[in-house]
Amino acid sequence: MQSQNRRELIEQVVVTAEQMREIEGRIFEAGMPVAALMEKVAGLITRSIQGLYPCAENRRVGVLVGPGHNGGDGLVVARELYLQGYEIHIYRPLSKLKELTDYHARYAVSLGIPFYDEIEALYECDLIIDGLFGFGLTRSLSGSIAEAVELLNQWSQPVVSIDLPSGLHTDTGEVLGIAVRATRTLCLGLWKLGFLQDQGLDYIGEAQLIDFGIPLKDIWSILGEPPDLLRVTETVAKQFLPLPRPKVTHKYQQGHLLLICGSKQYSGAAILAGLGARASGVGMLSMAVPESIKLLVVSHLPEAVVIGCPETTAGAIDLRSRYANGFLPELVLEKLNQPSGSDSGSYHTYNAIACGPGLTKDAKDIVQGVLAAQCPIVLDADGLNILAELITIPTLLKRRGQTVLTPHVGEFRRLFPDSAELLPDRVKAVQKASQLSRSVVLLKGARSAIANPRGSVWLIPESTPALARGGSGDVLTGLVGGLMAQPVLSEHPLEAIVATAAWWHAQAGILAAQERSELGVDGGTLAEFLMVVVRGNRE
Ligand SMILES: NC(=O)C1=CN([C@@H]2O[C@H](COP(=O)(O)OP(=O)(O)OC[C@H]3O[C@@H](n4cnc5c(N)ncnc54)[C@H](O)[C@@H]3O)[C@@H](O)[C@H]2O)[C@@H](O)CC1
Ligand SMILES: [K+]
Repeated sequence: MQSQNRRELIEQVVVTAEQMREIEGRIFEAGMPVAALMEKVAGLITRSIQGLYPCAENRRVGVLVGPGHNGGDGLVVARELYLQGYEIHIYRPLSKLKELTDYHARYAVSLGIPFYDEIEALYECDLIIDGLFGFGLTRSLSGSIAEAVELLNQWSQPVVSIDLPSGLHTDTGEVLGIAVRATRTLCLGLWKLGFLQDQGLDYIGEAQLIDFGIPLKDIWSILGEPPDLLRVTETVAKQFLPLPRPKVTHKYQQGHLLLICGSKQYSGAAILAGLGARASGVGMLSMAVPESIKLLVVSHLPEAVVIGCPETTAGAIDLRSRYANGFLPELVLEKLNQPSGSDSGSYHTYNAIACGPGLTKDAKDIVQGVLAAQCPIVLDADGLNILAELITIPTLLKRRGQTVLTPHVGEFRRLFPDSAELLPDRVKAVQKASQLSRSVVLLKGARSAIANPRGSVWLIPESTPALARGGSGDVLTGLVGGLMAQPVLSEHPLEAIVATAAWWHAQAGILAAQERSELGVDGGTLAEFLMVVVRGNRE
């Protein structure tokens, strides 16, 4: 961690409101005057706003001022913009202000800046700055303030929120009654957890961190080192990409993944999972699919060893048939029960198994076989649905190998009905599920969260709605499995590998959407863009 520069480190930190208050408390206790810090922070906000919204095109600016220090920030920004030539109008719904905020209000009045009790007075403004509430919001917006925010949300000018959109819960991103729908939010000092929760995203708009120089020692003393929450930036993810390869190596040293997937009904899922695994660079890919789709899969993935399995009449992998007894266990399951790495570098063992995409719920026996394996496994899609039927937690507690689950929220509810009660706080929910099941759980969403059983959560800060599409998850399963199988990564914690796959997948989606629009990111395209991300990241 120490070798990284400050900006990189700061971008990885995530805090709750309580932690932010404690960090702030240390700074003030050490002697930093509150007013000086507010002046410094608001100066940075002002500069950022001037760059984004120059006076020539945005002369008239409305500032919403609340009673606390978020309002104080708003007033300092208002004063500075006024002195730079902007025309300022202030909406101040509450007259009782914190002391420092009150000083700034009085000075603004003395400059001749107009104050209003009604937000309608700001209707003609070219830009609105929201300094109503920050991380001090403790209860829902109500009464005339809620009405004002409702009106504001119908207007069309850009809105910049200071620290958080007013009305959003700092930790969960929940809308407390109503919240300002910001075009852009300037998050102050450290990323608040609410920025990494799905439910607040529509209100945050474009998010930017304003680093105002919180000393690292104050951060680590409150959060611990390493902290429980980690924002997965490019710098973090790049540490775990299996690049560069050693000059002398052979395919089994680059890992052997067994991917169990597909059915006659969902043959495409098998292909997409295979393409995700291919992109991971795994040395050997074996795929177990129903016999009837074997040739189709081979035609898309000629490098894979494709094992055609006996199947039900509906075309799901079936280990109960007479044909299966001699054939499949020998080819597939026998290898599963050897400890991973027991015969390192040989073709006898799989380093990891990925299981689930397109299986249908009929493929119960093979999922049970996978659960009995000793090597690390990742379960997705029907693998998860079958696991839920087997009763998730007791089933997983019996496992000897490491387990990764990659549910979306619907699958999560089926797998972990108790933890799901914590939703929509996705971070708390995934933390609990991981601890109870002693598995790494990747809860997919607009901001995917990856938890390990010790309580750490890795958060993917950027993604794209282009990935909300059938097939993206299959690509991710293959990618996760392909990375897990690579021995070079085995010294890293499993959650780091899973988070790297999730980051890589999201970045590929972002790049693909930039090039092809949000409508153009089908699973095959996504798999191709995985390579573009890595190519871009090579030194
Ligand atoms: N943490 C830091 O280091 C810094 C924080 N600063 C600013 O300070 C803010 C936090 O300031 P505060 O702790 O004063 O909190 P806020 O300004 O977020 O608001 C708290 C005030 O609002 C009232 N309040 C809470 N919920 C309400 C509701 N629903 N309806 C009406 N009133 C309500 C509270 O009674 C309190 O007076 C940050 O968001 C940031 O903008 C910056 O000034 C400087 C640096
Ligand atoms: K705000």
